[in-house]
Amino acid sequence: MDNDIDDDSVPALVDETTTVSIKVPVTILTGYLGAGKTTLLNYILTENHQKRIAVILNEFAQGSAMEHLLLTATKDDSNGNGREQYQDWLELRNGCLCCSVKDVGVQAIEQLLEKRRNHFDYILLETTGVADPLPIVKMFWLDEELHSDLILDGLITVIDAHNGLKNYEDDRHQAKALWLRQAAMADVILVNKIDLISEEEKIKILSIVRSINVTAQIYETTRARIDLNLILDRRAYSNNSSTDYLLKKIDNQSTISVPHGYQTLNSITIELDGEFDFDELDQLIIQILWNEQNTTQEIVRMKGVLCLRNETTYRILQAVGQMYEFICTNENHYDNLRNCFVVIGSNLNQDILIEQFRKCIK
Ligand SMILES: Nc1nc2c(ncn2[C@@H]2O[C@H](COP(=O)(O)OP(=O)(O)OP(=O)(O)O)[C@@H](O)[C@H]2O)c(=O)[nH]1
Ligand SMILES: [Zn+2]
Repeated sequence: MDNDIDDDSVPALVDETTTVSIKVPVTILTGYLGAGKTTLLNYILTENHQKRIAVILNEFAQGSAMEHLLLTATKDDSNGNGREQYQDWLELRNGCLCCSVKDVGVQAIEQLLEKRRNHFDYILLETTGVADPLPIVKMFWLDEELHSDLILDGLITVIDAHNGLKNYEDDRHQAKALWLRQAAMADVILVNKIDLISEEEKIKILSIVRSINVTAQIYETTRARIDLNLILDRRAYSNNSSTDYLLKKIDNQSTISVPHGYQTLNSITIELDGEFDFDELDQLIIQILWNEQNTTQEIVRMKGVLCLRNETTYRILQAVGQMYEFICTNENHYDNLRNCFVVIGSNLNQDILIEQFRKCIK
């Protein structure tokens, strides 16, 4: 449904001058109970797509308090035909991935990478249906300095169009708040099970999803069948995400009116001309992400393309929860000093945010 983003070729992660440190992109897969995550994973593990993908399931082992990360990866056997699956258990101390000790999931996967070096090119990590994606995204959105072999590539959310619409009307339902949050954080959204809904319901669920997340790519699916090139290699959190992709996405999304009856979680777009003073903007970002003024506003995701005083190239702002970074790009703005931000969260006050950003423009 959504216009494909003609991603210009994203620069290779490693060019010939740097030492070999090919990072393995990690794609996090989330979605409420029954949305179709496992269906997608089975499709990935059976479809002959020539990609070597390690699928990691956040499964509770039978009966034991321990939660394991089950690695099921497909690899071609020695003579390259057929597909053999192997499973590898990763011991995780008790507690589920999103609630466990900070970044133990990352270390566990890095150890696995060591053992299984060069067996796969992608890692797909499925979260449980009741996981809040925020802590997991933060865990994998590692600072470059950590020299991790992993790089967070994107968050894919599967939505059950049939049940999602049903529980959307039911404010008491815990599912609603969760699937909306999982949608708000997503870089790609699969609106799945469209075979179970009418044309009218499809239009409704798509507008709800678009109102919550103005930049995600949205695809309608049945049985979660999707061209894997649309969910892998998103580079949604790195400085390779091209600014014009963000500008284009932000540009063609007027500020979406929040659907009636759901006044909290939504996304707004802020466009301002001028150049920011870096220190003042940095202070403001901390202030609003950490909610230092104790408003009811909660920001879960922010992306931006901005111009800084004394710089000729765009900066990208990426924020997830309270973590953020300003990423340099090599894209010259040629004095077209247009800044665009997309802010996703609950109880957002667009006028106040615009005012606060405007004060940092010099
Ligand atoms: N009609 C229809 N059924 C679907 C579709 N996608 C998945 N299902 C069914 O929905 C049920 C749940 O799908 P799963 O893939 O197990 O969902 P899940 O997100 O992994 O669920 P949890 O493991 O509980 O989080 C299964 O019976 C699937 O066969 C679809 O597009 N259309
Ligand atoms: Zn958890």
